[in-house]
Amino acid sequence: MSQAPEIHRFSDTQELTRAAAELFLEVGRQAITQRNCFLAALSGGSTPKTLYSILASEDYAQQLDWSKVHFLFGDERSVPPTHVDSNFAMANAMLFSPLHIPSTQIHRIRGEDPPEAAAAHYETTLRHLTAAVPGQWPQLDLVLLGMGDDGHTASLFPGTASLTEGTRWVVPGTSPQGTRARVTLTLGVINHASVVLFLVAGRNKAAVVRRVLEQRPGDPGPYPAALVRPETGRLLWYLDHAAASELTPTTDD
Ligand SMILES: O=C(O)[C@H](O)[C@@H](O)[C@H](O)[C@H](O)COP(=O)(O)O
Repeated sequence: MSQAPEIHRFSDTQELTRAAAELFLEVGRQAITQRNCFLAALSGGSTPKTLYSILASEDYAQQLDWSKVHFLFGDERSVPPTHVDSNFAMANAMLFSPLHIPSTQIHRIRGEDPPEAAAAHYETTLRHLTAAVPGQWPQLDLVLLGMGDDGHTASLFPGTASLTEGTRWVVPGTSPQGTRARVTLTLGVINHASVVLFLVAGRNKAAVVRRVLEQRPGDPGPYPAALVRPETGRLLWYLDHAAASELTPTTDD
C-alpha cells in the first residue's frame, strides 16, 4: 500500500531548492549510517541544476561524506556526455566536478549508444550496484524527479510503452513529439525507491500538478507523474508558489 504524497509548498525556487538540498543530505546521511552507501538517482531539468549548485557550495559540501555516495541517473537523452542537452554533462558541471567526485562513483547512462544498448547496459550497472537478486526490484535510496507540463517524468512520456513495462529496469523512452530518443528508469525501479522527490517549479506546471495530485472526475490521464507511487517508500512533492497555484489551498497557505 503506497503512502500518500507529502506536498510541500515554497514561496520561490530558491526556498524550494534549499529545502531539497536539506532533504538530500538527510536521506544521504541516513543511508550512509545504515548501509555505508548512498544511492541517489539524479534528474535533468532546470530546478535540479540549482539544487546541484547548492549541494556543491561550501556550506553544504562539508555536510556529507561524498566518498560514500554513488550517483545514478533517472534518465538521459541520446546525446554524447559532452552535449549541452546531456543530463550527465549538467550534473558533472554543477556537482561532480566542483566536489571532485571520482568517476568510480558516477554511473551515467551511455547516451552516445543506441537507446536499446544503453538501456541494457545501464540495467547491468544497476544490478551490480544494488546486488538485487533476480526477480527483485532494486532499492535506491533517493530518486529525484521533475515533471514536464505534459505530465511526463524522467523520460516516461504519456501514452508510451515505457509506462506499462513490468519487468525491465531501464528502457528506451521516446517523447510523443518524436524528438530525440532517451533512456529512462522504469516505474518499477522508481516505485521501489526509499524516497522519491519531485521538484516542480513554474506556473506552466500548475494545471498538471493539480490533476496529478488532486484527480477529479473527468480529468485526463493518468499522467506518468501520477503513476509514481512508491510501494513502501516516501513520496515528496516540492512545489514553488506558481506550480502549486491551482491546488486547493490549505490552512497553511
Ligand atoms: O531530462 C529531463 O529533462 C528530465 O528527466 C525531465 O523529466 C524533466 O525533469 C522535466 O522535463 C522537467 O524539467 P524542468 O524542471 O526543466 O521543467
